[in-house]
Amino acid sequence: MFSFFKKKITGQPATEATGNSTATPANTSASAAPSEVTPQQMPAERPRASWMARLGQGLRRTGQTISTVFTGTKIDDALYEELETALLMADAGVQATEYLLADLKKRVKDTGATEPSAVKALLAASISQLLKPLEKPLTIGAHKPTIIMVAGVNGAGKTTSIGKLTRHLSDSGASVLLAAADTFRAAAREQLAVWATRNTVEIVSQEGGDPASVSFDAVTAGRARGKDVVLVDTAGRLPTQLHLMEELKKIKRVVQKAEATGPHEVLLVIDGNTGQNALAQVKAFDETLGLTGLIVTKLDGTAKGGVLAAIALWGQGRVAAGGSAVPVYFIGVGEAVEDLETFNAQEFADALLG
Ligand SMILES: Nc1nc2c(ncn2[C@@H]2O[C@H](COP(=O)(O)OP(=O)(O)OP(=O)(O)O)[C@@H](O)[C@H]2O)c(=O)[nH]1
Repeated sequence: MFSFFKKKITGQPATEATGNSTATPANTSASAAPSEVTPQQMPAERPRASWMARLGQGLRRTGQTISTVFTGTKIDDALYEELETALLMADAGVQATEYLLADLKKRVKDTGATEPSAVKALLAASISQLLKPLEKPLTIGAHKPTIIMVAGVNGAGKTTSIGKLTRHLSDSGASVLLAAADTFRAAAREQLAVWATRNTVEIVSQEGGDPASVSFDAVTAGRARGKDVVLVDTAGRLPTQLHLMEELKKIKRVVQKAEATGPHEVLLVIDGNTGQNALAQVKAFDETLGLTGLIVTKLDGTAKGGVLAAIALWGQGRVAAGGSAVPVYFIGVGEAVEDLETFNAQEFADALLG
């Protein structure tokens, strides 16, 4: 069993191969990839500092308004009011904003801080602690294949994230099979096929068929071919499109028919730019599918990074109700294949506050 935490994508181009339709092997080297990963097999890591810079740059728009709150000389009501406004503007939402303010005031009292700059550091600690439960590695290997179903609204970055994740997994020595369960949009299938070609992995794809049956075929093929991971890309949909949400449930049910223990991960891809709307998506998709993890994309250049605080607080409620936390397995910080990073609460909090 191995997990994908603090392991990077190299961004090196893979050998070109053809992404075929209907489960034709695109490349045998992918099938021959080892199922266990040793440290020696890990790709050379891009320095984490460069990721941090990227994330910091991206979140600067969120952080600017928060950071200016601490440029004064006094810790007073005005400071807390400004901070409240800044957190709301960053789309932390009312509840998470209230939670953070109360926690911060307690920290200020406990530490006896007297300088606004010290309050900023305490806020970073508070945000980091709130976000900590979102930090968890994506682990594969307990099941072969590990079946990962990926959902989200249109344009959230599902296919791109699957492409990046495929590279991430392949570079770590795992063999991957892609399932193009968006059978309606030719462009979506083509886009996934391009990622399959780039990453030299096999793809199961079918024009105009039933998304659930494509998923079934992919899981069956993945097992027959001894793949480590089957990644199922589903079509984008809004939570209000109830028939399409039902279709997602059907895909999940049919995957379970093909493999009783699956899907092992149900991931939601959310666009970090959509702020509070992303939280609404998390709730709706969780209700429909039972999410096991999130990928938050487009954190390069968003003013709404605060939504992660809202998601973390929602997760606290889920745990309190007897469920498990829904971690952020990865964050997207750009369009390129290497722009996928594991989530780290402390780094995120630091980047957020600049
Ligand atoms: N800046 C930035 N762009 C991203 C990121 N992730 C995805 N994108 C871009 O977002 C756009 C939509 O990405 P897709 O992967 O096609 O989204 P999708 O969810 O598969 O879309 P549908 O198939 O329409 O549902 C593309 O232009 C991507 O390049 C990211 O982390 N940062």
